[in-house]
Amino acid sequence: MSNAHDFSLHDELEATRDWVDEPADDADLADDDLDESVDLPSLDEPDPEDEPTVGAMELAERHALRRVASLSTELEDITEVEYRKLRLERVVLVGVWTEGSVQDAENSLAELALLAETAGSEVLEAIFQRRQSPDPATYVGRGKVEAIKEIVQATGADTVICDGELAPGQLRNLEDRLKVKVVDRTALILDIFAQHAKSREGQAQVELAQLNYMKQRLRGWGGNLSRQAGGRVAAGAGIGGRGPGETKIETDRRRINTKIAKLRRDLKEMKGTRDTKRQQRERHQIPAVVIAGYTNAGKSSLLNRLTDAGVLVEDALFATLDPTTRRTTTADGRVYTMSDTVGFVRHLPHQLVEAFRSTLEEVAEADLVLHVVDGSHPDPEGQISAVREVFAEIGATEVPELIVINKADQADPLVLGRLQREEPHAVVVSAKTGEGIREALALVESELPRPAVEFTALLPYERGDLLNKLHQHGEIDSLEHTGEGTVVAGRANADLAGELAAYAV
Ligand SMILES: Nc1nc2c(ncn2[C@@H]2O[C@H](COP(=O)(O)OP(=O)(O)OP(=O)(O)O)[C@@H](O)[C@H]2O)c(=O)[nH]1
Ligand SMILES: [Mg+2]
Repeated sequence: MSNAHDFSLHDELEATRDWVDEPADDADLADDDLDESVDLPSLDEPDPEDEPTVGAMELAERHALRRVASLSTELEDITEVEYRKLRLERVVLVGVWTEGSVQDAENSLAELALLAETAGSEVLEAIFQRRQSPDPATYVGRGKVEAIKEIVQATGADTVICDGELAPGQLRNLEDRLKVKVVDRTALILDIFAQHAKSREGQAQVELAQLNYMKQRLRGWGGNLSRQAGGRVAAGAGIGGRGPGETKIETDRRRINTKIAKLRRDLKEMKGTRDTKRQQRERHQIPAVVIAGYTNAGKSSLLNRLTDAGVLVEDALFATLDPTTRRTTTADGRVYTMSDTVGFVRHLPHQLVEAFRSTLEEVAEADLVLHVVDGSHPDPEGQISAVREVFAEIGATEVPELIVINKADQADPLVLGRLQREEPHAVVVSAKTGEGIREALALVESELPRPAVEFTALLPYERGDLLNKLHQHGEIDSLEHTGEGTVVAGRANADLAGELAAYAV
């Protein structure tokens, strides 16, 4: 994990520690009506990029990418979008610390900083305020808005990112007062997902989540249209489809709803294809192992180690958004699959859990979850519980779980020991050095479901195909070549046992 944040959390902490709770008398703010006209980001069809490409090519491409202002909720004019794109790069982070220790608050902001960097921003400052709860009108206390404005001006920041999900009114009030763009954690994560999604399905899922997020945050247009080219539009002379008395916001909402409906249909179709593939696997009763865990824990690295898969590994959050499934075999030749999944994060926006539900369902249907945790992270336990929260949300709590404590090479041995005590069913590995990988594989193999039916059969030599299947999908306890054929005993799944029945002895 990159620790190269050049902002000084500690200094800021000192500077902000004396901020105290303020009374939340905000009626005047809530009624603030500085609405502006809303333009949607382009709703054009995404260029359907069929299959995800992995490996070096993709890495190179990604590094060449600049961020796009896919979340612009108010500007459509291309020059304005370009402007915004540039401006999202110098940011001030703002958090409200309501519970837990100072360390927790710092970790949360450090993570927000990583997220912001992942999105392509440069973090200038990170500050947080101690409060009982966020201010309903301005998130931080109202008195602190001025202080933040000073920091924004002093640092030359163009964007403020708040560490939480802000109500539409809070966003608007803050923007109006700070005079710079304000983004919340949810929008930031959605934006990162949008930058990283590769497959058609991944892109559609993210777009759906973005539209749902935006739908709640459309700004009705009031008098203040001077910044927009759309003064004409406001006067009702704009691009067609606007009936008398219909406001822009209604048209936008309608466009969003149409688009959402279409995305839902498309996604259903795509899910159908994936279900068919999964059913094929199920019919052959191929055990499925899923690698899940907090973002940047080393899931893709582990999949590479365990299966030589060649999946994109990057020191960035959410490098993987499209699940990669690999077929692999146990030491004794049994076939099973191992899949990578999208990383989890604390307060994963609900829209995203919803959007990725079909992808995450794979976790719920797995035979075994390898829950990877970064042993070198300052708060691995926090990551474990954040991931388990998502497991609960997607109904995956029943799936057997093996904790894989990764990055042993750079973790504190004391922390590794503590984690092993807290999580008895765990294995310590380093996907980087290969340490512990053999033990992890052995554990995985021992945890794979065993075929249900015991059998003993005498297979004639011309049924080499059946013997082959047994090697791949069954478990062979004994095998003896005799004059009449091969005598095998072991276990097989119901299908295969059915085929063997004719030769049972
Ligand atoms: N030192 C060390 N670094 C590791 C280890 N495993 C992974 N990393 C690094 O951690 C970073 C993240 O690894 P990934 O495998 O992409 O992590 P991930 O969990 O798939 O991340 P997302 O897909 O972004 O959620 C990369 O820079 C890896 O090189 C390890 O065992 N030791
Ligand atoms: Mg990954």
